[in-house]
Amino acid sequence: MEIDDDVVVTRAEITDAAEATFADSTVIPDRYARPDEVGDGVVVGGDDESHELPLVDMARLLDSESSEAETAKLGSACRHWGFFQLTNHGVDESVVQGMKDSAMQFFRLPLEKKNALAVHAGSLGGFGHHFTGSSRKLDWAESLILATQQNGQTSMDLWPADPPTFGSFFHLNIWVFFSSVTRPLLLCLLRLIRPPAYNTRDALEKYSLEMSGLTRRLLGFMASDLGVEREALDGAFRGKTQSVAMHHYPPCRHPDKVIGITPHHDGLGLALLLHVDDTPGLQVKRDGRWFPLDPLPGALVVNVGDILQVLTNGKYRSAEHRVLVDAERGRATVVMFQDASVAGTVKPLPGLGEARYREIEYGEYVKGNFRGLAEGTRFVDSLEINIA
Ligand SMILES: O=C(O)CCC(=O)C(=O)O
Ligand SMILES: [Fe+2]
Repeated sequence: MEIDDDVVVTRAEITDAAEATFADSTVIPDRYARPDEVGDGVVVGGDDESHELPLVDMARLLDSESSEAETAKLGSACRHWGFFQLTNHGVDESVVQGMKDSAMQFFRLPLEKKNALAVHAGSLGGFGHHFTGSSRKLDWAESLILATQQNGQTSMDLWPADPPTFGSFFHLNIWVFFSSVTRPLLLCLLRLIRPPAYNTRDALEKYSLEMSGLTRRLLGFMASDLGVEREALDGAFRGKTQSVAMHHYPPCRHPDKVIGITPHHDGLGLALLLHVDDTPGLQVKRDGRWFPLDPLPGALVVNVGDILQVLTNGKYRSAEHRVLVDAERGRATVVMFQDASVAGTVKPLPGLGEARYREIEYGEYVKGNFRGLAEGTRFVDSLEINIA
């Protein structure tokens, strides 16, 4: 994911000092301290059920009896929230588990191993953390961002292929004490106690393909809701880049002073988020207030990105969101971003009324979007056409 030199990418390498700060959070260094930002805006909560983010059930979307009603629910979630939790998504359970295991295994690696994939200047991809443009405050998180599909092909070359669960046994060289007969028996026993580790590259490849399939199914129902040609919406996403962001938010003794991820809008088409554990932290902004998302076991979180907002001529909204951290529990997530464009441009699809966004060449959109993120502005707003 290399980008042009004139684009400001606000990601930094995770240093030994950063790791020590995450490990002992009694004192929060200045670079992470942003209590005013944490306290900025009302957080909705309590027993009022109306604060809960919408749920959409894929099984009901697929069932001809309930499909129409559920498609309307999906449409309403995308129009009013830009976020929903997707239940009964149908993604193979073992593939989801493999992805979760791989993410955890990656974050447990020693820093020097993770830093073999460290971000470097001018690149968005790699292992590191974000900092905000003007204040240069760092997020309380470590993240690995890499492309998983490019030009319609999976693109896993950069991924670690071998985090072996049994590595420690081999390193201890205890195997020499067992004969060639007892060795396989012992291995079988170990596998019963602890199943074999997933090969990260393999797990991610399977997960990436499942997410592409799920995106296509969701787009079909979105097209019905919008009343646009299925092929037009699908074609905007087909064969485009898919990238993954794996995030780990360490616990912090002062959760009111640090931010896991700065408030932002996702710049791409669609994002599908998997909670690796059940720690909450994600908050979505609606009507000026923050709504905490309560992760539903087994569900995926889906959100509309800025490009989908433009494609739908503003009918679907891309919502601002942020992550706050927990005092006791760490949190990990895996987010798949699906990119989209129409013949090398970003513009509204036909059939959705008078265009409310001006058309822009895709490369220019990407640059503008990064500039906006670095400056704390929203690039997509600058594309809006004022309709009298
Ligand atoms: O980890 C999360 O809950 C949110 C991550 C996110 O917003 C992003 O990667 O853009
Ligand atoms: Fe995001």
